[in-house]
Amino acid sequence: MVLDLNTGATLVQDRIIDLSNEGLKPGTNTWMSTCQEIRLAMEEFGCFEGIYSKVSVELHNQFFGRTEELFDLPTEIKMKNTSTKPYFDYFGQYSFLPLYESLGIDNPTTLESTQSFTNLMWSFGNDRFWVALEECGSFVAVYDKLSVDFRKKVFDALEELFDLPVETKMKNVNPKPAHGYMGKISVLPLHEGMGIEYPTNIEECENFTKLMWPQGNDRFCEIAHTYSNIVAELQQLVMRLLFESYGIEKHYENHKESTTYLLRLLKYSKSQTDRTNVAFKGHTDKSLVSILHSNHVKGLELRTKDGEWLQFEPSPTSFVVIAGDAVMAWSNERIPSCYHRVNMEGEKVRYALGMFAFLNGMIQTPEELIDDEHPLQYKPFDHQGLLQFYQSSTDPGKGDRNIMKVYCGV
Ligand SMILES: O=C(O)CCC(=O)C(=O)O
Ligand SMILES: [Fe+2]
Repeated sequence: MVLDLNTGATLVQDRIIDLSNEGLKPGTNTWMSTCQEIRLAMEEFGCFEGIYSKVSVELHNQFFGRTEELFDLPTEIKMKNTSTKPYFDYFGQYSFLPLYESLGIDNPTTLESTQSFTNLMWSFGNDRFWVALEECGSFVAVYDKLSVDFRKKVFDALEELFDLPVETKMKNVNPKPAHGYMGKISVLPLHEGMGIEYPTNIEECENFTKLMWPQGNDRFCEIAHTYSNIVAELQQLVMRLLFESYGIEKHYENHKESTTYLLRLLKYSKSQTDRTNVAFKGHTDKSLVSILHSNHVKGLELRTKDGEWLQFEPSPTSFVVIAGDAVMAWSNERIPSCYHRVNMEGEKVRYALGMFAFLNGMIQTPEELIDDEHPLQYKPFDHQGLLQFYQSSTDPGKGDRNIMKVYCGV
């Protein structure tokens, strides 16, 4: 059956050629007849549909799964796929072809090319990020899922929130340590913070919003919920890549299921003097990891393992991923928790958002991370128990000590 291609007909039986036939060996009849079929199809239609089972269903599914993830990467990362050759690079975001996007790997049969493409795209799957995390307990993730417009709405919403009367803000109570309103206490006069627990759930955002604006504020609720889900996705991506880099991806789904979040909305007032003011003193977070994002005002400083302070340069697409004490213990001290602080100088108000990830249930170091070089350092521990323990400790230097050793050290 041959159909006229000019009529626009699509499936033509004659153009399906089975190339996965076991008997397809030079010199055989099958070989000879397949030669004929290919020649006919090529001469007549210039194309054919080949059946080829060497790409297993599993490989097919894995590859398409990964491809989806690839195209979900931020545009600025995909744009790193450049080439001097036309059509070998990233092509997309054109107004005249709004539905189309493509990426190119030159020389894809060499492992070197596919590896360098992968490193370019998943730069935080790239070893240097894990080196940064293992060396300093933090890294900066470039993540462009907040549009310019949405990001402006986020920071406007923070301003609106903190402009509410103190009595209203104080309604944000939570029995868990550092989960509710904390305002301008004497030791931290520039700092104010509020918390939304489980902010990826719309109901929790609604409850918080109702508490702050009894007359309603749908816009705030929507912004807090959307922001939380975007950053939760980033946190999950980071953890998944971390699990893969340790070869323990089989534990990832369970881990993800037990992750919960606390969103803290933060304001740092301008300092009253010319001196640099400590707006949040040095500490490690008690979270698993924390993801910090701020407006354009500098202030966050991270301490390296050599004791040097690095000042974080805010940008609309930069998020600081900070390892907390819980991931330090979980990783059997492969990852140190990051000691950080906020210093304010100058005239500007700093707004920031901290997304803190916690785990439900007992946290236990995976067996795979225990060996002769890394004998087990911490007993299984309860995350909320850690917060309670930290809060009730009367040790004045507790912020500078490895509280984990005291709480659950082996
Ligand atoms: O404001 C920041 O960027 C950091 C806040 C912080 O370290 C915290 O809330 O634990
Ligand atoms: Fe912190």
